[in-house]
Parts: sequence; C-alpha cells; structure tokens
Amino acid sequence: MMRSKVLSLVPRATGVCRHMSTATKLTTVAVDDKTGIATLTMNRPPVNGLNLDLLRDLNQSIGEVEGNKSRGLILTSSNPTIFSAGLDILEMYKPDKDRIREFWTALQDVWLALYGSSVPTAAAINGHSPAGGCLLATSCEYRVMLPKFTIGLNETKLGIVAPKWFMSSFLSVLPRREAERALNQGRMFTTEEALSIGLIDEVAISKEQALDKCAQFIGTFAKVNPLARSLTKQQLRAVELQQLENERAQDLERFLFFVNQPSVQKGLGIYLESLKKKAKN
Ligand SMILES: CCCCCCCCCC/C=C\CC(=O)SCCNC(=O)CCNC(=O)[C@H](O)C(C)(C)COP(=O)(O)OP(=O)(O)OC[C@H]1O[C@@H](n2cnc3c(N)ncnc32)[C@H](O)[C@@H]1OP(=O)(O)O
Repeated sequence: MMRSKVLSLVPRATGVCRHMSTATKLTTVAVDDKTGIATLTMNRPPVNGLNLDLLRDLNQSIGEVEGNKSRGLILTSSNPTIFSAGLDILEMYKPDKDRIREFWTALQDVWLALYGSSVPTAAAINGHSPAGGCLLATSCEYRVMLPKFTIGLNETKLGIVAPKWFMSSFLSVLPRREAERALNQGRMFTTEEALSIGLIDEVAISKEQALDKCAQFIGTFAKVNPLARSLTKQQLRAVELQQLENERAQDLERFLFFVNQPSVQKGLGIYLESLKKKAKN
C-alpha cells in the first residue's frame, strides 16, 4: 500500500522498500512495506558533519517518520566508515552570527524530536560516531555497531563542554559513574569497549546485519499496545525533554557565549587544522 508520495521502489532483504517524500538531499527515508519500519539515512559527504542543512533535513525526516505511521525508525549512514563526525566544526569556527543561532536551534530541534520520538528508535552505527554522532545514537532506544569503530562524547578533549541535554542522552544509556568518568575524560570507546560498558547493545558484522538487528529490536514491540508504549517512553523521558523545552533560549545564549570565547575559537581552529593535516598525510 502506498503510504506517502512514492519516489522510487528499491528491493531490500525484508520487503519492498519505498522511498518516501524526501525532497531533502542530505537524508533519505525508506519505509519497508513488510515491517513498516523506516530507515533514515544520513548522506552528507565526507563525514556526515552535522551542519545546519543536515540538521534541517534530519528534522524534516524525523517529522516525516512520525507522520507516516511507521512502526519504528532506524538511523544510519550512507558512509561505509562514518556514522557521523558530530557537529560540523566549521559552523562553530568564526561563525556567522545569524546562522549559528539557527544551527544551534536546529540541533535542539533534532534532539527533542529524536529523543522524544513517539516511535521505537534504533541506531545502526556503521562507522565512527564521535560527539554529536554519539548524541544521535544515544538518543535512540537501541544501538547496534560495527566492529573497529569508535563512539563517545569527546568534547572535553576539544576544549568544549557537552551541554546538559547531551549528557541526558548519555546518562539514559550508561550508569552515572561510567558516564561521568567518560564525559570528564572525553573518552572515545572502541566498539568492543562500548559493548562491554553498555554504550551499545549489540555488535553486527555488516551494515545489513546491523539493520536487521535494529529491526528485530523494533519488532519486540509488535505485541505491545502502541499508545501505551509511546506514553510510557514519553513519561520516562519527559523530565529531560521538558528541561530543554523550558531552557531553550538560555541554552542558546550559553552556547553562543561559550563558543565565541577567544580561547574556544583558538582551540577549534587548532583542532580543525589538525584534522586537515591528518587528512593530507
Ligand atoms: C556550560 C555549558 C556551555 C555549553 C557550550 C556548548 C559548547 C559546544 C558544544 C558542542 C557539542 C558537540 C561538539 C561536536 O560534535 S564537535 C565535533 C566533534 N567531532 C570530532 O571530534 C570528530 C573529528 N573527526 C574525526 O575524528 C575524523 O574525521 C573521523 C570522523 C574519525 C573520520 O576520519 P577519516 O580519516 O575518515 O576522515 P578525515 O580525513 O579525518 O576527515 C575528512 C574531512 O572531513 C573533515 N572533518 C572531519 N570531522 C569534521 C567535523 N566534525 N567538522 C568539520 N569537518 C570535519 C576533515 O577536516 C577532512 O576535511 P578536508 O578533507 O581536509 O577538508
């Protein structure tokens, strides 16, 4: 059955996959007709850096999944080695004063939409997932990761501070003591370490298997009343969601103040240079 504007038909392992109305270019949404599960794929080369455009497209796609009665949402990446490199540092380095406001507001929107999503969510982490990438993954209810990649909130290593709501997602997954230590250290975990600490739920040997495992997780809710499940999830997450809703304006001002500090700008510049040098070598 056609459930939205259909752009193309692509066969997948589980059923016929319908590409939904993604007028956007940096994300795609494909809904499996058999399972009813939507796969939201980030596609912003080279590293899925979360810039304003990708954040806007993510928002639109999450909204689309909420609106099209999908049974669940799987977040993944089209890049074979990178889930997301986190926030695009170019948005924060020597920023344009209007754009950076829109950028942070769009990031808040994405977190509110994903962490607060009414459908079951899972991340198929098919590559590295630092900082903002880890935020996206930990905003989902389940995580399956491929071997030999890294995940974590490395902000302190960059001389920046993860906001409270980044920490909320992290704390919804890890025990407080582990979360506190990892945040203070800015620690990046290998796939194997992430599994042993509970930052991810399963390891998969391929992206296809990761998607299947995520679909299996979402399938565990098949016999649960959807309204009861979604209200339960929303009650469990309400405190953190409400806190950001209440403090959005202050959170934005705090971010702007912090990111515009000369020492933070200097640190971001050095970090960008080191990334570029690494890319050249
Ligand atoms: C009191 C409360 C106050 C609150 C204040 C709030 C403060 C701000 C909070 C900000 C919160 C979140 C922060 C972030 O998300 S910052 C981003 C952190 N991300 C990283 O550290 C990852 C950096 N990247 C990497 O480690 C690697 O690139 C990779 C992802 C492992 C991939 O490695 P690779 O070898 O495959 O690719 P590489 O050659 O390194 O990169 C290719 C090109 O992409 C550029 N690039 C990589 N990452 C980023 C990025 N995050 N932003 C912008 N650009 C990036 C890299 O420079 C290469 O570019 P080029 O080809 O040389 O031009």
